[in-house]
Amino acid sequence: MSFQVDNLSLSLGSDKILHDISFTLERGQVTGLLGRSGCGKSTLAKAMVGIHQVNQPCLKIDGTIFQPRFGKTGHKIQYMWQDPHMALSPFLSAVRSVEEAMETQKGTTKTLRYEKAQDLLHKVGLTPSLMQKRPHALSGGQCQRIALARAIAAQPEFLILDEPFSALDLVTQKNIISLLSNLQQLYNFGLMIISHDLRTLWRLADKLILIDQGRIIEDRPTSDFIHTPRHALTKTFASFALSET
Ligand SMILES: Nc1ncnc2c1ncn2[C@@H]1O[C@H](COP(=O)(O)OP(=O)(O)OP(=O)(O)O)[C@@H](O)[C@H]1O
Repeated sequence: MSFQVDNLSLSLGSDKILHDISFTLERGQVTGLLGRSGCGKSTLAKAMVGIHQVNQPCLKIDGTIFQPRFGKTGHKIQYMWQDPHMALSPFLSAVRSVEEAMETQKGTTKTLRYEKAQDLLHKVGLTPSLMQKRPHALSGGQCQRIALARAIAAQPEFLILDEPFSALDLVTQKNIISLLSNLQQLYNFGLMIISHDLRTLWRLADKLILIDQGRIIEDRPTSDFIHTPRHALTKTFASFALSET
């Protein structure tokens, strides 16, 4: 199964933010989307999930055009917000938040959903006492991990994570990267991870896409992207990542 973005352009107010963006996400693959701050990464993700409306028919699943409606297409495409508090209801405990994402799934019972929610929260490193807390009583990194568990609980076909590691310390970051890799292999969803830090992406991603000023300037397998970069900006990203390892 593939998710194609075909010549997507988008203006917000009077500013054109995205210009003729085309690429494909494949189920079972990890794609890293990177670029400098303000280049349009989050805007692109929000257009892909229907938070920003696109007028042209430029989104396709397996070649069939679809108009995403945020929430309604949630079972197929999950988006994890850059600000984790945006992903979570302030009224629900961590475990209820994850449970809620499974409510429309057939063949589950309340007990099963509760057990699965606890298991997913345990996998993202949340202790039992934190599972009962609501977002206001949790840190940004803890909310980020709950949002990740919630997104995975919805059994998406494609999962888009916007800066999922930004509020995590290095040890938790490393744990979550290996957890994501395991979960992605287990559930076989297509994963797109947005970041401006190539070091967090290159071990996880099968391919990398670089955006600059709302345009794709490189879209290549990770190894080619790092070792034989074509564009000057790709070279800068690659050399910085290589020098830091
Ligand atoms: N709702 C909006 N209305 C108008 N302009 C917007 C809106 N949201 C974002 N922009 C502008 O669109 C451009 C791209 O923003 P976006 O958030 O997509 O960048 P980004 O690459 O995700 O940046 P960062 O890495 O800093 O999160 C920026 O110039 C931003 O000011």
